[in-house]
Amino acid sequence: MSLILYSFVLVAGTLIIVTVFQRRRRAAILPPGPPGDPFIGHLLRMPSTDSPLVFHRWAQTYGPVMHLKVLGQSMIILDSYQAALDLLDKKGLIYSDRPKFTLYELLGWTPDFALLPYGTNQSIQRQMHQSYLSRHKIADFKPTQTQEARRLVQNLFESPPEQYERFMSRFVTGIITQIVAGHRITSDDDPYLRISHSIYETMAKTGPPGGSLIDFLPLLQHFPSWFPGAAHMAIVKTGRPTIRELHEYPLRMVKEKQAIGEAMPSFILEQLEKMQDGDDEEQLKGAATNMFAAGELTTWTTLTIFVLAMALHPAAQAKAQKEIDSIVGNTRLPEKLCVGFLATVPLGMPHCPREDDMYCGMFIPKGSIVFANIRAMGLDESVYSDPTSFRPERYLPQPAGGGEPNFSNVAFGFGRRICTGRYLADQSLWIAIASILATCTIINAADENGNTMSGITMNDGLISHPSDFRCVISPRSPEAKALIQMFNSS
Ligand code: HEM
Repeated sequence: MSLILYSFVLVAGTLIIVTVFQRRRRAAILPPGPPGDPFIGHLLRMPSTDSPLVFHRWAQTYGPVMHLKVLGQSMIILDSYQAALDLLDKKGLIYSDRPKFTLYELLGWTPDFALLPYGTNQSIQRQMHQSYLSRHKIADFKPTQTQEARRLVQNLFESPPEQYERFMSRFVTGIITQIVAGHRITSDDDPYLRISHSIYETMAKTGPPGGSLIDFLPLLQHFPSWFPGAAHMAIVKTGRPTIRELHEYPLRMVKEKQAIGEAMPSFILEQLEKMQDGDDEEQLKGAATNMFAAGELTTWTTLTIFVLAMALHPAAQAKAQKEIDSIVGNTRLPEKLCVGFLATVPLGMPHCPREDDMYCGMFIPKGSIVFANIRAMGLDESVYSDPTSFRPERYLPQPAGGGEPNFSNVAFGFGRRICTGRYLADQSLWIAIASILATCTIINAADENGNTMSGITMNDGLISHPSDFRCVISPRSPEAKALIQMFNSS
């Protein structure tokens, strides 16, 4: 054998051995997980409902870092706060990309930075949010939030129970619309209310990110919606026009007002005024849309959870009202409890490692879809005593309370992709909750068969919303009612 041929065989042989060895090594040390099927992996075992709770149950057997595989795509489920912190936060340089979610792109959520990989456009948009929604800057929004909260309470007093959720949603949309576009909602047929309602309907049908077969087999987008696995294409057809409208309408309206000198201060106006030749307007559209898309449903859902929790736990309601009445110590307990009680974004927004990584001897492949199971973190018995019981005082410092960690640290996600609207959401919720507690009594309501609610059930989705909402809200006293009327008429 010539020397050249000999060398070639040697190199090729070594490469094959190394590749086989590496594959075996990786397969051997991937994080544990339930057994899958050949070729399709866990496709048929993926939970169709309650995924965060099913994953949490699996984690009791397989541990806080689990590996699943669907059609060749690795998924990592982080069930503990420590694992999420170690990877998504401390190794932020590696874990700050987003996976590609074909369904969300087809729906028209581009170029929104919440879905973009870590990089230039993502950081331009994130920077726009951070400067406008900073802890310091949000003080400017208090008057708007207070005005909307008073309007909310009056609407709750005057409307039948089946309208409560609609008015709570309007409270949130009213705030975001003023902040993003300087527009105040004054009528029920406002375009922003129509757009946000239509988007909610779409998002309620899409399921969590990675919940669609189209994400794993993008080829399915070219098939009709009746084709097995392509059902979501029907939602794309109906939902996409309004999602695109949300990208165009606010900017167009602000520009029209700006041209005639009537634009009110807003996020869009400030960015337009800062814009220089060569700046890409698409980035502004993405950032503005993200405030609506990421801020409305999350804050609204958290508020509905709070109201239901108060209806279900009258003793906690009375205690919180007493604290609000006295205001001594200015505790912000009610807001903490509603952000922490049930996770609004139960599986967070998935992260994606941009390179292979090792964690506690386990191999995390580059490109995996990494979910932080936020819902599970609130159920961790090593952190929270009797985690499923409703005990808001658990978050208070000892000895008055349980001294347990404040869940809102987790509810807003991790690392370099942590929620940019967390201070705004916190402040909107605090103002709404304090206003409701100070002026309203919330009681559990019976259905047509006389049954009252016994707990809160959440539906599935990127944002999980209560599936049943029943309660009756009335003024705590004639004085409270008069006070709200007086504020709103002045
Ligand atoms: C109670 C209300 C809210 C909750 C529970 C919440 C929760 C979350 C969570 C869990 C994430 C994923 C973070 C991660 O990837 O680790 C997130 C991301 C995000 N949130 Fe929120 N959020 C809320 C309100 C808001 C508001 C009011 C806004 C803006 C006005 C907002 C804007 C965003 C954006 C833009 C992202 C993506 C950040 C990025 O990818 O870099 N959120 N949020």
